[in-house]
Amino acid sequence: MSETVEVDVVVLGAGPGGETVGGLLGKAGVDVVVVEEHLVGGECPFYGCVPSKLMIAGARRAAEGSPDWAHVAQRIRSDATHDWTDTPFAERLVGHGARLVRGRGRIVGPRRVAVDGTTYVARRGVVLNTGTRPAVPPVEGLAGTPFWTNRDIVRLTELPGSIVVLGAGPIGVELAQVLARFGVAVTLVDQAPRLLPRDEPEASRVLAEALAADGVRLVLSAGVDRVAHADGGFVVEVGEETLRAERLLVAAGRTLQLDDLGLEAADVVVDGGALEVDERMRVRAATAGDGGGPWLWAVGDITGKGAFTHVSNYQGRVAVRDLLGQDGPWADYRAATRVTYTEPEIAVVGLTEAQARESGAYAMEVAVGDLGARGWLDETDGVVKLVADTSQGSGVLVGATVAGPAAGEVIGLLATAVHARVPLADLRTMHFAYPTYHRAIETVLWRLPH
Ligand SMILES: Cc1cc2nc3c(=O)[nH]c(=O)nc-3n(C[C@H](O)[C@H](O)[C@H](O)COP(=O)(O)OP(=O)(O)OC[C@H]3O[C@@H](n4cnc5c(N)ncnc54)[C@H](O)[C@@H]3O)c2cc1C
Ligand SMILES: NC(=O)c1ccc[n+]([C@@H]2O[C@H](COP(=O)([O-])OP(=O)(O)OC[C@H]3O[C@@H](n4cnc5c(N)ncnc54)[C@H](O)[C@@H]3O)[C@@H](O)[C@H]2O)c1
Repeated sequence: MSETVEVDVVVLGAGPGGETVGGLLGKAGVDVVVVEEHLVGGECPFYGCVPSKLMIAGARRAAEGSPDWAHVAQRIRSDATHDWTDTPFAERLVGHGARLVRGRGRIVGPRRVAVDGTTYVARRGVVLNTGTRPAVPPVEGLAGTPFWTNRDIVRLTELPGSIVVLGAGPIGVELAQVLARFGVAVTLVDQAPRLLPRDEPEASRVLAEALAADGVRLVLSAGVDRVAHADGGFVVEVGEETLRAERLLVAAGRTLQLDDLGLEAADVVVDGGALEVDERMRVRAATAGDGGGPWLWAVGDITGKGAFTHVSNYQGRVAVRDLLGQDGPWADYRAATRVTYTEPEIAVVGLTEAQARESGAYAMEVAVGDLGARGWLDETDGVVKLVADTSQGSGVLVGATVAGPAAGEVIGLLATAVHARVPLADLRTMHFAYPTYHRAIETVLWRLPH
């Protein structure tokens, strides 16, 4: 017989956002249960950001002539993932006052989550943070082969001689560069005509040159038609070409883990895409019908607002404010940032030129420049691109991209400008130390109409 337990809040999935919600609510004295079926912390610390950035740090040393994959593998296993166990994460969560329930959760009605034989009834509400898993594209032959995803590559103790990387999004480009720098023969394939197709084309060009210099072979504008595995190797057919490699890494996007969650039991209609949420992270499609008000929140990758750890954490804090009855501030993505940690880094805040044009809402101006004196000194190629809305006053930035060394740090200045709507006239009259990378922004600011 199933047991029923009343609590204030149930958090379903403990990725970065779920952990944030559980921890903050626990500290606030709320009776919160966090349900996790695998590892507290989710994809980022165990299979995503942290191991991939450890590989990138190792690849930097490899580029300087001291490749040591064993050291990278050991840091991932011992220091970062504790052999893929989550004790420190779980202890921190419980230390904050949350209750951790291990197992797979399912929604069995509004405010109701079942885990094994127990149904938790959440007086205030349920917060979903179920995240994603690697997508497997519908390519003929692929499903039956022993292809790798990010979840396999982070566990490697020995590298293959050759690999085809399918997908040139952030995962594909970061890992392609890492593997090439450790001496693996890498072919990077994407159906899109350029790397990082969501980002500015100027950034894609700089990155393509850098990857080519690292020895990565690029096969773009080419969907994979067929995959086969025989005699210890992969055969990947891409248009007219037949690629052969020891291994295949699939980095072709993510599948949202909204299937088999029981949302239909609570009349929440999901159309295969992300869960639509309002600025308080309430799921728009969820109506309890019991007069008890909103009952379902969602944070993280499943909301489609940017599949990044910092977005998931940010949304977690927003949802907590709403659950605690506070009056905001609510979610605002105008100045959301993202960084792809290749060398050069590709950093973006706000809108790209294409997104600003699509929105049609701006008197838009765009300016582009290189890395200026510092780029010349370091013999480094790169780009700064600014997207401005000039409909009022001297105008404000609504987006920017920086490709170059430390671009992830340089973008901080531009993120402040977008976030705080700093007038272009004020930005132009700042001091920019010579010869820094961020000084390149000054030249591009003067290229905007003034
Ligand atoms: C290789 C790689 C590199 C990345 N690098 C970066 C980076 O540098 N910077 C960055 O910001 N982002 C990066 N990301 C993205 C980042 O990992 C995610 O955006 C981040 O983990 C946030 O995800 P989330 O909060 O939606 O949940 P996730 O991290 O996906 O976690 C969801 C959790 O829910 C659990 N769960 C799911 N369903 C159930 C259920 N029914 N019952 C119980 N538990 C359930 C899962 O077990 C999991 O632990 C990277 C991702 C990958 C794959
Ligand atoms: N540094 C970071 O912050 C970082 C790093 C890695 C991942 N992430 C997050 O994880 C998300 C997922 O990353 P991703 O790189 O897997 O996904 P993605 O969706 O960004 O890129 C997938 C790529 O695969 C290509 N593709 C898909 N099917 C294909 C096919 N059949 N043939 C050829 N190409 C195909 C697509 O054109 C696309 O360019 C990212 O969008 C990002 O939000 C962030």
